[in-house]
Amino acid sequence: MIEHYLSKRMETVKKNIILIGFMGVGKGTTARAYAKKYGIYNIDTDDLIESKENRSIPRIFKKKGEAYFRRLEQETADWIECCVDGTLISCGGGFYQVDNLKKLGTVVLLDASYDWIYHRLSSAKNAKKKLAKRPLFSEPKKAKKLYEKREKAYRKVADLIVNVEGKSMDEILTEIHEGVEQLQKRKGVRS
Ligand SMILES: Nc1ncnc2c1ncn2[C@@H]1O[C@H](COP(=O)(O)OP(=O)(O)O)[C@@H](O)[C@H]1O
Ligand SMILES: O=C(O)C1=C[C@@H](OP(=O)(O)O)[C@@H](O)[C@H](O)C1
Repeated sequence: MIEHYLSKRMETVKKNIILIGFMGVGKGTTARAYAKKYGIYNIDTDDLIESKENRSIPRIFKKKGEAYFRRLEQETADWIECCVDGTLISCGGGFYQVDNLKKLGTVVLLDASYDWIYHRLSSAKNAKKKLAKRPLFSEPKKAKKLYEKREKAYRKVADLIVNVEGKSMDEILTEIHEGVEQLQKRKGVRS
């Protein structure tokens, strides 16, 4: 009986890595580098939503509103829960609010201060474009408020927290890889 329960439980633990964190902290960039280095597939929840809707994120916000976008995030989470495993998934900054996040895989928070994120984004060569594709970053003061509102919630849902400030991409990737491996062993995820 116990054995049966355990084996059922092990089957439902997913091998996905779910990268969460504030807008611009580097989730997409890190996911692509991780996938290349460790030879796995990666997908991005914003990309999935954009292709399903055949519209960019700013257009979705403008035409349909934020609440509609959040429903699309939940639909995406439901699809991941049903049908995706063994994948690195980078998420939009608000995706952590879906109601089944913890069922999707090991949740890794990329962490950095608001000022550091804002400074990197706004001093990039194509800063205007980078900020324009994030509707909730259009007003830095509001974005900072949003960061402060979410800061604790991100930490609460994370299985692993990786601070990215001042670290090389290689250091970040190693921290994620080693941390996730340890957690997955503990959770009984089969490799
Ligand atoms: N490790 C890194 N080193 C240098 N620049 C980075 C790194 N991670 C992200 N960036 C830069 O920061 C910007 C935002 O990163 P991105 O991956 O799009 O963030 P997110 O997916 O979290 O919104 C990118 O345009 C990229 O140029
Ligand atoms: O934080 C948020 O609520 C959002 C973050 C964005 O993704 P990135 O974190 O990739 O910028 C995107 O999903 C949308 O603009 C909303």
